[in-house]
Amino acid sequence: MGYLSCKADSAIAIISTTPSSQASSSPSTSRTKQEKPIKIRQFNYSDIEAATDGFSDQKLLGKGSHGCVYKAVLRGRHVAVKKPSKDLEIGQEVDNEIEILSKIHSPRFVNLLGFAIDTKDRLLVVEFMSNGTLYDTLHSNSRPPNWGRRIRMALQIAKAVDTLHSQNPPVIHRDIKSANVLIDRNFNARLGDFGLALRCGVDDDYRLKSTPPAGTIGYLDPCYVTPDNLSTKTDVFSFGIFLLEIISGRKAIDVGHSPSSIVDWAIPLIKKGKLGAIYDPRTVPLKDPMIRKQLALIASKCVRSCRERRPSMKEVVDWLAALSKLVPLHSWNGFNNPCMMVETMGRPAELRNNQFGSRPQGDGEEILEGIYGKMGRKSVMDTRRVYSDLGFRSNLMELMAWTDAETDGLNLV
Ligand SMILES: Nc1ncnc2c1ncn2[C@@H]1O[C@H](COP(=O)(O)OP(=O)(O)OP(=O)(O)O)[C@@H](O)[C@H]1O
Repeated sequence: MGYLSCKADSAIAIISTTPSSQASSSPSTSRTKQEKPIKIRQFNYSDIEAATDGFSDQKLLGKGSHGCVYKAVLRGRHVAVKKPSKDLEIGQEVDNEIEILSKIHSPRFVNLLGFAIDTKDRLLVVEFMSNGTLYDTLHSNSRPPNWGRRIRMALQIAKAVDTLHSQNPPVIHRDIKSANVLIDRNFNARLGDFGLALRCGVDDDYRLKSTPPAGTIGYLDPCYVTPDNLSTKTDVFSFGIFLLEIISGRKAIDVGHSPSSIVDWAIPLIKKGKLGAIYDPRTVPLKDPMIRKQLALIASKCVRSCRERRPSMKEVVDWLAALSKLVPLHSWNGFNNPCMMVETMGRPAELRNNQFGSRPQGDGEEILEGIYGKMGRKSVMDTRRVYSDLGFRSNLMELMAWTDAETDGLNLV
């Protein structure tokens, strides 16, 4: 079928449900003993069309900048179907997601189950996550998760990112954010949306060198300004923003607050020792002040302006694992979670057609104005991807310059 390139060393098994596709696409015979084959199924496009009632609004789970996501049942299994918009760049993201996820599988990812193609469209079939995104859970839920749950979710995503970074060569996700963290039926956080992910560390990799910086405003590492600035520490920065979001319940960029950037707001407070001010007031405070401090410190270290001094994701995993042992999990304290979906239904109406807009147009200056609300926009900027050259870098560098000095003197116990 010529859609997935299967290298001899990969362990992919493509199972076809269409008579036309060939079982010969499977290189599973060449896999080594340790590798488990990843079964990627090629679905019949018309079967998916039927299972989504012709991509009807009733089956719509949500919209992102890349297209729409629908709920379906395929072969008795609940799945999410990603239907990208017809845009060349988006089409490349879909191919990329297939390429990355057909080689790595993890219980910490929203895994790829299969795909479908017809003459004009291609669809991705991924695992269905019945409890929505962490973004919705944190920002649209009157009963957000307790501290035990939050730390565990942060740890699960840290492990997911570490799994990517531990590949050979490492994979960099480039779009870590709460909107790309989905919550499964057991309330485990899973990392999704690998459309921007890139393999790095291959010296002669033309693709890596020619791919412009991309990510989401508010989470984007200000050091990442040219293709060769990409490193695993780019993800560490975004993870730090994500952790501040989990701690505070505040959005990465929120033009309704001043300062609107979570880094600009939280780090000076951490610096002054005003930790109580950054913790989400909707949740009963963490009892142990040492744990409060450690958690804030991990986030601060991740967003250091000097990327060499940011921790590795492995270190972050170790620190969060130690903290999570000290904070009891209890049960989810948000059983009326509006993000929870009934298996047979789409998303609650108020969460459909939500805040996710299209990519911002314009140069870095315009985008920067958007970030700081100078244009008076009230739209949520933090979930939008940016592909432009990153003209706002220097401002962010200034904002964060002091973080290095501040976190140098602080040590995790
Ligand atoms: N596997 C899934 N299971 C259940 N719901 C999902 C799944 N994937 C996505 N969704 C829902 O669809 C919405 C849109 O997802 P999508 O990945 O297209 O965009 P996004 O990541 O939120 O934004 P962007 O594309 O701008 O990064 C999500 O907010 C989520 O509510």
